[in-house]
Amino acid sequence: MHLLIPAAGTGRRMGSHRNKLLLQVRSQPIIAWTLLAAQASDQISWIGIISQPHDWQDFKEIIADLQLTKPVKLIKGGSSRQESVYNGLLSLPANAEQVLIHDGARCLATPDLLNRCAEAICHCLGLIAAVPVKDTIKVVDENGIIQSTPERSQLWAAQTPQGFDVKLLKECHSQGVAHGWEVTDDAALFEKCGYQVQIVQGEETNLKVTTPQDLAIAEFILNTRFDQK
Ligand SMILES: Nc1ccn([C@@H]2O[C@H](COP(=O)(O)OP(=O)(O)OP(=O)(O)O)[C@@H](O)[C@H]2O)c(=O)n1
Ligand SMILES: C[C@](O)(CO)[C@H](O)COP(=O)(O)O
Repeated sequence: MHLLIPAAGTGRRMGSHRNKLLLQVRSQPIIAWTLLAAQASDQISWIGIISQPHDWQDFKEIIADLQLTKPVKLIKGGSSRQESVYNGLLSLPANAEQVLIHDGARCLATPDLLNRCAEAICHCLGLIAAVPVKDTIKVVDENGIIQSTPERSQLWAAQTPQGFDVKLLKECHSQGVAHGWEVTDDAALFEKCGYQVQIVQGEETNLKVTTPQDLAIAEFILNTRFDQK
């Protein structure tokens, strides 16, 4: 299975002056934890890291330190996650028929989750890891007034990995460019094009490290995970 890792962000919400994936959690860069999970997944055979050229030297050093045994390609990122993923799709090896897309910022995903998504994409055209929402969600207008309360039992929080048929997802990204669609995950493009997306049970600990508070939570989860071993 081919894996694309969007890792070309700027970490605005983290307040970092550099790519937040270079920040350390439990003495390793965030991106290193994501790569270690990909290395440990017996389903992942190829890794594409979508990143900005100014980070390539740092990423090359991290990759060398991890001594990964799987092929790793650095792919130029874009100005949005959506554009970065499209660049990644266009840079896949010609033999890639399915792909998993997994945020570099989701460094706590386990090899088991990667494996389950890789196995599930062989039986559908599109999927996402997701977990049921625990909070009651409100739709709120620009004045801060609640407009509606969706039925919680139908609400899931999308995570990554997200998996897709490569040919179809390329078409959906092309449609997205043509129509000016701006989406925050790739499943939304699939949905807009009328394709079904299957839910795969995600992990409560599959946090997207976005804010400084998330760094502390990620450190706690990793310490709990590894100190127990
Ligand atoms: N132009 C971009 C923007 C984001 N990402 C990646 O998409 C994932 C999810 O994005 P997010 O958590 O929002 O990262 P940032 O965009 O860096 O964060 P912020 O929005 O706070 O700037 C991250 O692994 C990030 O590196 C990317 O590859 N290319
Ligand atoms: C793809 C994603 O992780 C699913 O929850 C999320 O949409 C990424 O959002 P971001 O603003 O690019 O971090």
